[in-house]
Amino acid sequence: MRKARKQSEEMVLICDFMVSLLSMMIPRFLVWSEGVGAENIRIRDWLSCDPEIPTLPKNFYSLNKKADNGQHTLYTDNLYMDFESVKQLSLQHSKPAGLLLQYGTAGFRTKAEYLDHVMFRMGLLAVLRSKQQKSTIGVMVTASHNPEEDNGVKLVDPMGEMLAPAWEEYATSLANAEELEISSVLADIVQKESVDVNQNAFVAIGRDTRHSSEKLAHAVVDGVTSLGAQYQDYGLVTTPQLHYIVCCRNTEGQYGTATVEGYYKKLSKAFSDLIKQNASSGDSHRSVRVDGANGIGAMKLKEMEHYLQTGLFLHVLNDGACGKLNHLCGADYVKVQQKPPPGLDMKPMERCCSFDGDADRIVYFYNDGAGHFHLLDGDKIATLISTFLKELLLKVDLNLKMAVVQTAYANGSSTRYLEETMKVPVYCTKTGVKHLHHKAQEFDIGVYFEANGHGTVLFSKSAEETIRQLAKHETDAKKREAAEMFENTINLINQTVGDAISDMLLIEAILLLKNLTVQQWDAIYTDLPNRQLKVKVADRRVIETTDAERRAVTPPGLQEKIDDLVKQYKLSRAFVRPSGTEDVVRVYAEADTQENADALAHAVSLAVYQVAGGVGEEPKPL
Ligand SMILES: CC(=O)N[C@H]1[C@@H](OP(=O)(O)O)O[C@H](CO)[C@@H](O)[C@@H]1O
Ligand SMILES: [Mg+2]
Repeated sequence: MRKARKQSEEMVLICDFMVSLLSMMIPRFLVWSEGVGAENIRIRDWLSCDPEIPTLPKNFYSLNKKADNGQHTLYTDNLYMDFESVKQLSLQHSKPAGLLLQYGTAGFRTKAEYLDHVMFRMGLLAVLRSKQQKSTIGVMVTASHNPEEDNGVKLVDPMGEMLAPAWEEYATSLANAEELEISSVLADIVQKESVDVNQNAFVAIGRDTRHSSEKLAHAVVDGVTSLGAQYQDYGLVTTPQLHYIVCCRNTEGQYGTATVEGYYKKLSKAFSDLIKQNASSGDSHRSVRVDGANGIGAMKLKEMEHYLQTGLFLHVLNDGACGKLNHLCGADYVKVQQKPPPGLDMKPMERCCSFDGDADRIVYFYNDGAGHFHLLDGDKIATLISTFLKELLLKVDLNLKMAVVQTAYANGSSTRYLEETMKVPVYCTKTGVKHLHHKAQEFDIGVYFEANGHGTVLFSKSAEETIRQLAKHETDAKKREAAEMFENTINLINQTVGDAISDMLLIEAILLLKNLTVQQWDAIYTDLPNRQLKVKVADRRVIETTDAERRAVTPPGLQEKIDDLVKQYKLSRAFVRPSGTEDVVRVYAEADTQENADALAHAVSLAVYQVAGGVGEEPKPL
């Protein structure tokens, strides 16, 4: 015992000497000393096994005093982070043995019962991110379009964007760490990201309407408070509302007031100002039938109606009163099944739309009176919005660079129309809004939409400023009016993330201002018939892709099979990729007729099943 104590004294003295020496030599001492601090956790853990704490040099005294109390403390130069509460509370949020999860396309998603520890740990991570960014960070508890039994969590970065990729990796490490490793994973992040542990942190928390969400949000709160940080629980909010709130908090209100009411007021004012500029003979008393997916969007839209006193009548269905979240309803159901939710009584030519479970996606649809269902998805929305913006650009006579960003799921007709008829450059990125958002930031005006209806428009700071200046100071009345319209449009758009409510209001305003019926909007171009299918395989990671996910590089032989199949049909295209949110491989095919698109999708599914280790029943023809 005596020998061990002596060794520990010597070790700490050596550390102490090195700290003093290196602090003189290394300019970024704080960063380095956090590394030493991380190391100290291990020294302290070892020392704390010894009931008799030795007398130690001054700057380590308090460290060992803490160790005497059994506390987990990370020391930096004069600073420390207390991990004792983390240690205590993590025991109440323990990880199911053997569970491994990954921060995927849109955060963590799985069955709600497996997520308690992940929520606690994302609370911890949000605190570190907040300290590092010196900003409010958001944590949204939702599994979006997934079934009610699932849940998930995504972190929101300071400007309302998705979490930075490097931090996604930390999120995965933290979620998968064993309880005893949590402190060292945190210390590692502090060190790698130069987190100023003495910085205040603030976390904004929101949740969807799932039964499991409230309890899971409490776990996030435990994570946040165990690191001594502050938080505000915004309760039931749509995902885009939380993104908006985070952005408002970090821009000192410049983007808007950081409350749900602030969101309603901002959007309602922009919408009513925009439609007041209606010079066409279009009827301004309009109605839309909204399928709220039995989720948070329906609830929030009803709240918003009170602020939206504009002659837009919203008939909200699937409002959660009796139906189940995302079950036979919602944007994902309508897009993938290519049919309306059962029980939705569509009048001919009536505009209908569906939100998803956390209201960050929207698709429109209608019945043409001859019994045909027509879907207006994210591609049609992107086309409508970019047509409108291009016309505005001409009217204000500004030479701003506009582009549309899509994914491989975009219908081939939409890409062709945008590039060839509208002469707008189109870019393709990997699936997942963060990829589209990132690309769209490269332009003065970046319109991005996933085919499933998730998207928005981004304006560069300088483009926005130029338009706002024109709206104020332009002497030519016509130009100024167009600039005002542009400014109202910018105010109506939630630039932080795709937003079903904001997108719906923008679409309604554009249709009114352009005096377009839903059928005329639909007729801008004709979609190529397409089909999306899912295939179950033992391990979907065997499929690796390239070229914005349009080609499979593994397993060997799969892409060659797909190429051969595609050659057998006209106007055809097909690709496969592992889903980031479900344990499936997704198959997409389009061709000249629906029969051919279905046949191609089925043949490709079979190829996946055979080459990539399909499980369960072989895919059947449609
Ligand atoms: C084909 C498809 O619609 N994929 C969706 C889906 O991702 P997957 O990685 O395909 O599961 O969920 C994502 C999150 O909501 C969304 O961004 C994406 O577009
Ligand atoms: Mg969603």
